[in-house]
Amino acid sequence: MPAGAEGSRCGVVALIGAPNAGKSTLLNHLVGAKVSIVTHKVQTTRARVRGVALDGPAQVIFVDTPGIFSQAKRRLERAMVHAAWTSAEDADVVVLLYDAARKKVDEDTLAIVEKLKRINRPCALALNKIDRIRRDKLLELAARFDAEGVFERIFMISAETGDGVADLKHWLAERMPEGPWLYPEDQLSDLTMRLLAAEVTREKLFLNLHEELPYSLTVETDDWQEFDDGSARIEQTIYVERDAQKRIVLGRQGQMIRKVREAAQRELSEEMERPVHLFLFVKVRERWTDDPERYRDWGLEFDV
Ligand SMILES: Nc1nc2c(ncn2[C@@H]2O[C@H](COP(=O)(O)OP(=O)(O)OP(=O)(O)O)[C@@H](O)[C@H]2O)c(=O)[nH]1
Repeated sequence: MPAGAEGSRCGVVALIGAPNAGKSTLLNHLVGAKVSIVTHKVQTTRARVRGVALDGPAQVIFVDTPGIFSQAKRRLERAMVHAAWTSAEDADVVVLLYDAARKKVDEDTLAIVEKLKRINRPCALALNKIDRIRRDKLLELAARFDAEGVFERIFMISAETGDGVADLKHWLAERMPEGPWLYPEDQLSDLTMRLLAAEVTREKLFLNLHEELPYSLTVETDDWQEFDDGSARIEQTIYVERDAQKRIVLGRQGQMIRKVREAAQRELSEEMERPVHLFLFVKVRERWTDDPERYRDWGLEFDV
């Protein structure tokens, strides 16, 4: 269906939920492409990544929000939480994604439910990870959330296997307001290529570094050149907060950075379907997490 055709629908869905609920995995499944990084660690999503899914006459724009968590102390964390709620208030429909495999409903989730009551947007609940929970427990959980009276529908899904995801997408598509499509048909994400490329490298750092270090670094794409032979040259800087962290990122005789670079370069070449030459630099910038300039590109507001 061409954009603007009669009967077309278009709207925004905010995906919210606690860190690690599976938002990025779900988004990737809905959109059918890897647009948001997925790792086993929490809080990996910082950017307000959008994915665009098509379902019949509808174009559904998904906003994958940073995880909402209550203990937001650092400035960056507060900005992330603020961004998540702003997305929710602006959306046509809000989907709260909940990790059904959790032992019990936590305080953070209850606080999110209370806030949803106040923002007054149409809401759905998606109980995720049903591949990991017994049916009777799942029904109990659904009844527990249903009693809150906030959710128009409760879906049971597995973002990992795709179970139930098409139903959710179809229901959302029907809830989108009538109007022309905002994005060209083949566009999956409005993340700039530079940001997306930085996210790929950050994901590899997450996968290769242990403990808390990945939270103390950020990646920026500084230079991007495309050549006539179809190849691309990308330069990125990894910012860390301390010298000791820089040594860990580099690894003994540069082994760690080499491994990260090779993995990121391979994935970028595959995703962009062209040879990519990736160059990585590591710089120390103390307190970068308190520097608004460092996360301007992520669509976050800093005066919070
Ligand atoms: N078994 C199972 N695992 C899942 C499912 N969905 C997501 N996961 C896993 O849960 C972890 C967290 O998933 P993400 O998609 O990164 O979660 P997120 O909500 O985007 O996390 P943040 O970016 O930290 O807010 C990953 O290890 C996923 O593979 C599911 O349906 N079943």
